[in-house]
Amino acid sequence: MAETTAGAALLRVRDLDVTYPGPVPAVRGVSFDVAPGEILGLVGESGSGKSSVCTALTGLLPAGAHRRARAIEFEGADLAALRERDLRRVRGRRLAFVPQQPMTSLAPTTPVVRQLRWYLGDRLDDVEVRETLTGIGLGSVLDRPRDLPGGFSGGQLQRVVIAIAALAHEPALLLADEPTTTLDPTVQAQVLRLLLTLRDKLGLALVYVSHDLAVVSTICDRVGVMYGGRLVETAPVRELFAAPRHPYTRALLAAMPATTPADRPLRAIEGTAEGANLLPGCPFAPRCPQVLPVCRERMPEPTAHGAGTVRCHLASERVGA
Ligand SMILES: Nc1ncnc2c1ncn2[C@@H]1O[C@H](COP(=O)(O)OP(=O)(O)OP(=O)(O)O)[C@@H](O)[C@H]1O
Repeated sequence: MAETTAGAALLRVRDLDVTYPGPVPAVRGVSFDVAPGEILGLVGESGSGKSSVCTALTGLLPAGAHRRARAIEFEGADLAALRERDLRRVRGRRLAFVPQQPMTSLAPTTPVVRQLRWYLGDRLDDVEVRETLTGIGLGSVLDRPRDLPGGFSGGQLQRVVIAIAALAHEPALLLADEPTTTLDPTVQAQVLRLLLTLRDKLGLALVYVSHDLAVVSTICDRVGVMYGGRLVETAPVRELFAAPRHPYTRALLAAMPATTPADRPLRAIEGTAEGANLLPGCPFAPRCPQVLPVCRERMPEPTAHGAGTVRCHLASERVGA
């Protein structure tokens, strides 16, 4: 069913499941597309499965975890059957990954400039490194040739890690897992600007994982909303904000400060997502204000709405009516 973008997809994921040891599935039946140059935001509360989708696509799942999918097509090749090791080989080149914590991907006792040259040196000479980094607002890092990672701020390091991921090879897709979570809003804005610059200059596509709808609204073309391991809605960003279809998306938007008038208190979503991943029906059913008996029994198939899709029995009923 159509979790699709217009035109040929760069990445096409169908029915992705991820499990860790234990009875609770982390990701269930997730399908989506990413078009070349598109920025897809993946949002949802903590534990909804966003990071697991990324790690499953990059071959970075921990030992004991399993990925299964009907298809994971990337640039026309099916990665679904690849072993983790082979998936990691693809990741290094055409599919880049930026983790949440920048410090973990830089060697702490080697100057940042030397690490930049080491990663970028295969493709760019010194003049090109300076030109390229200056072009994306990072030229000043090169003026501190002896400084170790500990001498830079979290925001600077995060931008260095993003630059390495985007420039060391020639990725067509960058997966960024909450790259701004630990940063204050001003620095967060610099990182977001860098991602947009890279998209515009290199034509990169981006999967941007966040629990923050406000951030997603500023940079993404399309948004996928996850709850309880399921992708419950996808839509172009404007459509999602103007006419959210899934009751969980509506609750998420209602809880967002920017959409709540100053004189009205924020509406928290009642209940918790505890146990949602094990439910046979819609994972949001226990918290949904519009729940129907069928919602507790089976997960609806995706239904097309405008340029998006929603997995909600209410939406299926409206379409069927
Ligand atoms: N290494 C792991 N071992 C066991 N379970 C895990 C592991 N990583 C994630 N999980 C479980 O998988 C589910 C999905 O977690 P995941 O981190 O993918 O969600 P998320 O939406 O990215 O959350 P967050 O925003 O907190 O990063 C959760 O129930 C989580 O506890």
